[in-house]
Amino acid sequence: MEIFCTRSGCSRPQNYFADLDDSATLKTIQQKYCTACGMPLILVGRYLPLKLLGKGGFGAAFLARDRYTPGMRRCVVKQFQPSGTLTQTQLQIAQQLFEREAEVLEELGNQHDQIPNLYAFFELTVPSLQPNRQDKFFYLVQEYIDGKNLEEELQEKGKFSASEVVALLQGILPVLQFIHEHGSIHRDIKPSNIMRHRNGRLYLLDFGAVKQVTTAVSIKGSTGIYSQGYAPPEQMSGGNVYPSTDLYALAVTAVILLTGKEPAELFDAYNNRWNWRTNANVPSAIADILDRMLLVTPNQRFQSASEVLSAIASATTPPPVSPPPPRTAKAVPYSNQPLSRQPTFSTLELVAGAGLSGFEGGLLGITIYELLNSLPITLAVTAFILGILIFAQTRRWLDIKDLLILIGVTLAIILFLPASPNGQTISSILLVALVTGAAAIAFTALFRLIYKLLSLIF
Ligand SMILES: Nc1ncnc2c1ncn2[C@@H]1O[C@H](COP(=O)(O)OP(=O)(O)OP(=O)(O)O)[C@@H](O)[C@H]1O
Repeated sequence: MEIFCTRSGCSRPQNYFADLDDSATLKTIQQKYCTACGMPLILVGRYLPLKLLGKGGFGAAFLARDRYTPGMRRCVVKQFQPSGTLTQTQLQIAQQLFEREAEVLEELGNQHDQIPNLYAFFELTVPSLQPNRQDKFFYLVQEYIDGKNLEEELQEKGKFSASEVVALLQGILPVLQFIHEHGSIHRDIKPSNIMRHRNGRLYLLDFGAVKQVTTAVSIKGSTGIYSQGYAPPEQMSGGNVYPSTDLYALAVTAVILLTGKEPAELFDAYNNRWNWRTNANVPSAIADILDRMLLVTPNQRFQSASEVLSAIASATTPPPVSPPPPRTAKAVPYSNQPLSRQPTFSTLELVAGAGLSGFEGGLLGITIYELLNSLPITLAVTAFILGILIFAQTRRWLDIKDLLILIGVTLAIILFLPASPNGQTISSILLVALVTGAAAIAFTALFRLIYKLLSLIF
C-alpha cells in the first residue's frame, strides 16, 4: 500500500509498504514512518493519506482513508501549510482561520447536506528536518466529495450554457442563504470551491476564509484570504463583508463559467464594471440578475441569496397561460351558423320524405276528389293535409316509416271505396301518385339547390 507523506518539504513523499496490503496488518499496525524524512505517516494512528489533491492558500489537501471504519472510508485530510513569507501576526491569523474552517464545518457541515462534514481536527508535533527542532502541523479531516470541482469541469468540457449556470445558481444559493442565516460569510466563492458530486449534487467547499458577519478582522494580501478577481471591492480593501460579498463572487464564478475567460479579461477597469455579456449567450433577464450581483457598491446588489433565487424564479417561469374563456354559448363558436334547434336531415331523408309526401299527396288528392268530386276543395284539403305532413316531418314527429304507414292506410281506403265514379283504376291512381311523388322530389331538390346558391351568395 502506498502512503503519502504530508510534510511539505519531503523530497520523496510516496512510500510503499507491501505489508499494508494485508488488511489484518493494516488494521493492527501502530505506525509507519516516511522513508525520506521520518514523518509519521498514519495520522493520529488512523488516517492514511494516499495522494495529494491540491495545494491551496493555507495548505494542502490529501485524499485519505480512515482505517477505523469498516469500509476504510475515503476522506479528505487538509493540512495547514502557510507560506513561509508570512509575518508572525499573519501566521497567527492564518492559523486562526484554519481552526475557523474546522469550527464552521463542525457547525454547518453536519447541518447541511451540501457542505462536507467534519470528521476530525487535530495537531501533530513532530521532529523537524532541522536538528533539535520540532514542527507543528494542523490537520482537518472532512468528508470526501467524489466528483469534480467546477474549474475542472470548465477545463474539461468548456463553457457552461445559460441553463447550466442557472442550475448552478439554484443549487448553490440555498447553501449561501443557509450560511448567511448562520451569521457567516464564505468569502472565497470561486469555481474550484464548488464541487459536483458524481450524483449531481453541488457542494460548497473551503470554509477557511469564512468570517462571522459581526467580527471586524480584516486580512488581505499575502495570506491569500480572498481570490483575486472574485472578491468585490469591499473585501479587497479589507472592509466589512456582507452576504452580497458572496453574491458578487458567485456572479463572477457564473460569468467565468459562461465565458470561459479569466476575471481580468472581463472586468472593465476603466469603467469599473463587468463587461461579459458579449462573450456569452444568456437570456437578458438572467444577465440582468448577474449584473446586479456584480455591482461595485454592496448595497446596490441583491441583499440576500433568497432575493436572487426569487429573481431567477421570476425570470425563468414562463408567463401564465391565460385560462380558456368560460364555455358559454356565446364564447364557444363551434360554427358560424346561428344556433338552431331545427333538426338536420340527410339528403336521403329529404329525398325520401319529399317523394313519399308527394306520393301520399297524389293518393290523397285522388281519394278526396273521388269522394267530393270538387277540384277546388280537393286542392285545398290536399294542400292542407300535405302542409301538416311536411311540418310534422320537419319536427321529426313523423319519419319515413310513418309516411309508409300513412300511404298504406290511404291505399287501403282507396281499395275499400266503392267503384270510382270517375272511372279511375287502381293502376292509374298509383301512376298519378307516383307522378306527384316524383314532382315533390324534383321540387325539393330544386328548392335545396336554390337555398344553397342563395347561402353562397349571401
Ligand atoms: N471535501 C473534498 N472532497 C473532494 N475534494 C476536495 C475536498 N476539499 C478539497 N478538495 C479538492 O482538493 C483540492 C485542494 O483544495 P484546497 O481547498 O486545499 O485548495 P483550493 O480550493 O484549490 O485553493 P484555495 O485554498 O486557494 O481556495 C481542490 O482540487 C479541491 O477540489
